[in-house]
Amino acid sequence: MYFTPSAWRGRCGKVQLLLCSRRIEATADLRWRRWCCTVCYVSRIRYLMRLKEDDEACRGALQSGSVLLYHKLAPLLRQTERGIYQLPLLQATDVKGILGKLGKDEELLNTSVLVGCSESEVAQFSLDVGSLEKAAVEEMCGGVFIDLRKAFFLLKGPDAPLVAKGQALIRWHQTHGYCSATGQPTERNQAGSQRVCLKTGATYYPQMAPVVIVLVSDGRRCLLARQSTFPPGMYSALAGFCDMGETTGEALRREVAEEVGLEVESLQYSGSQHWPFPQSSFMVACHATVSPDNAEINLSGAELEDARWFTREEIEESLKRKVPPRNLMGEPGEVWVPPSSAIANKLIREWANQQRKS
Ligand SMILES: NC(=O)c1ccc[n+]([C@@H]2O[C@H](COP(=O)([O-])OP(=O)(O)OC[C@H]3O[C@@H](n4cnc5c(N)ncnc54)[C@H](O)[C@@H]3O)[C@@H](O)[C@H]2O)c1
Ligand SMILES: [Mg+2]
Repeated sequence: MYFTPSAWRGRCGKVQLLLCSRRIEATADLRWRRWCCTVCYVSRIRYLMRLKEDDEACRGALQSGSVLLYHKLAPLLRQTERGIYQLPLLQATDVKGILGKLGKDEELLNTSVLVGCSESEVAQFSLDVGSLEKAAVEEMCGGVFIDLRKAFFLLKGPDAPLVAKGQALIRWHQTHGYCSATGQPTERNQAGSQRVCLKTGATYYPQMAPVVIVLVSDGRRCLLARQSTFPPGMYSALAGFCDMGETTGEALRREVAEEVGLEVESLQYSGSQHWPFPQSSFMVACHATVSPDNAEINLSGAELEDARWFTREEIEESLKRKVPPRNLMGEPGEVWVPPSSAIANKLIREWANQQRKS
């Protein structure tokens, strides 16, 4: 969307005034609209950059910003009358009110971390209120704190990555209070985008582990596998953590060889995703092909419980199954694949679409 009312209340100053005056006549002009969108995007990014660099500006932004709440890393969700889960963005003043009512110091608000900003450049923060009584906060906010493993899949659209990012940043701060070289305390900046060792000045940044995820095809079928820890019946694309010094292609070739004993011939990049489980990973997703003449699966034994080739028809059936199916005895039922918020789902859909076309 290019011209939401909120976008015109932003901080683009003169540029936005100019855009505003030409808004109506420009609506038919796609190139103009694209340009406007780019200007607003750049303005938002520059604003966020400033908040990361300038503690004073960030503290100011927090006072008029919106806040996502977590309780011991579980995000607060609210359910609409139609049963849809949403992420309530509270105003900083609301959070201060809650802290006041529960007899807590407003200073807790300053432990929020910056996670983004709205189209109208209202800064968005995440705050863990794990020191407050959970039920009391839930009642005051009209929501429920739900474990991220569940919440992530209940949320739709940009809410899911936003809630994952907020949790990942909070978790990183909770576990990086000390310098790993000196053992001395580290101090965060106001945005929460870095921590500095108080003894040496060494700077630490939030970390993610790079992971490759790959959908292997032999041209006619695709390969899905499952670990014993997956829910019954769920199969996914092969995935693995990158080793130090590896390229994406090298990591992907190694993982496929390690896990199913196949040699990848070609690969194609598909997309990427931040994945919060079990901790922050940066997933790089690719399609890969193996020769149909060398497609015999040889499991390494340690990690995977099963790996199988699936036809397009089987994949399309599995994509239709929304809920993990079980038979009457409660045993694992038919095969199903990860939901749309997982990049594995995108890979599988892309493959099925490609097969349908060819
Ligand atoms: N988003 C998706 O669609 C999707 C789908 C499948 C898997 N995943 C994620 O991919 C990740 C990697 O998959 P995997 O478990 O098959 O990896 P893997 O095949 O590399 O095996 C995991 C093992 O790798 C080792 N390891 C090496 N570096 C590690 C690190 N930085 N953190 C943790 N363990 C490390 C550990 O011994 C661990 O037991 C998992 O976190 C999983 O949640 C995401
Ligand atoms: Mg693996």
